[in-house]
Amino acid sequence: MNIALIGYGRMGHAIEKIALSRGHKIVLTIDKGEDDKFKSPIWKEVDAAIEFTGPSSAESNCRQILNMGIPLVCGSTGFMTPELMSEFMILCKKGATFFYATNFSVGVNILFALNQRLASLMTHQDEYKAQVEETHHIHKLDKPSGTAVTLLSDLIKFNHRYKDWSLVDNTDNDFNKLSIDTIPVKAYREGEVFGIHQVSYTSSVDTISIRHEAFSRDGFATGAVLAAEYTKDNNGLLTMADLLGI
Ligand SMILES: NC(=O)C1=CN([C@@H]2O[C@H](COP(=O)(O)OP(=O)(O)OC[C@H]3O[C@@H](n4cnc5c(N)ncnc54)[C@H](OP(=O)(O)O)[C@@H]3O)[C@@H](O)[C@H]2O)C=CC1
Ligand SMILES: O=C(O)C1=N[C@H](C(=O)O)C[C@H](O)C1
Repeated sequence: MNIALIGYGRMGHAIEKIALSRGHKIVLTIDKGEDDKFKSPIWKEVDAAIEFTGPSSAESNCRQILNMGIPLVCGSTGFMTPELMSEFMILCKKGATFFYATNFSVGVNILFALNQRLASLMTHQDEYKAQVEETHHIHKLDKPSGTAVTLLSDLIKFNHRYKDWSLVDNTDNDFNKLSIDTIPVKAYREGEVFGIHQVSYTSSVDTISIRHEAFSRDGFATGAVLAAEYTKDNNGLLTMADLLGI
């Protein structure tokens, strides 16, 4: 496939490495300040665009690419809202292809499935209090991570005791000031950590946790390239659950 990379930072470079190793061509890269490249004639040859820029640039990049009719894989976090997703869904109903995931790694998508099941099992176990924690590198702009937001949203969807979440101080362990229906979430920023996510339920007698730790960016990058390949035969609004069949 001929792939355009929007955002040529840590993830852009990791995706380039995996895409080349799978026989694809990177025919265009657009980084900050290179908006003129959106007018390049090379777009006629692009099979899919992969967008990993960040919270302040993703919305306009996505809108621009979707309106160009190019299948789009987007992994940027910290910008998606229900209203924007509805807008992109309408574009998809008119023929656009938008593959979005807050985390493209297979492991985290298995964690998402486990989180949904655990949340549902915990609905009637009032003695267990939920907590979400994530750790990332110090360069990360959004807090909590997109993956943590997905874990929290799913937890609220599948566990009827919770209605909201709140970012708390990392040193704070007294959650009594939070409303009983609010999940505390802690976001740690340390060194060059690729990404650790944990959901825990704690009672006075024990703790149950599910946890994922990325050892590199290769898992995210491989998932993004698999997603681009998936857009060859699949259209509309797509997710990793579609690709993995889970
Ligand atoms: N869904 C997933 O699986 C994953 C998602 N992510 C998300 O991907 C995003 C990028 O992460 P990461 O690669 O680490 O970040 P980086 O900062 O390393 O890379 C982002 C790149 O995009 C560039 N950029 C900024 N604004 C624009 C713009 N308007 N148009 C084009 N390029 C632009 C940046 O340039 P400059 O540096 O000059 O600002 C930088 O080169 C984040 O939102 C992150 O949370 C990350 C990993 C996995
Ligand atoms: O910024 C990152 O690095 C990551 N961002 C994503 C997120 O916000 O969840 C995915 C992964 O954890 C790495």
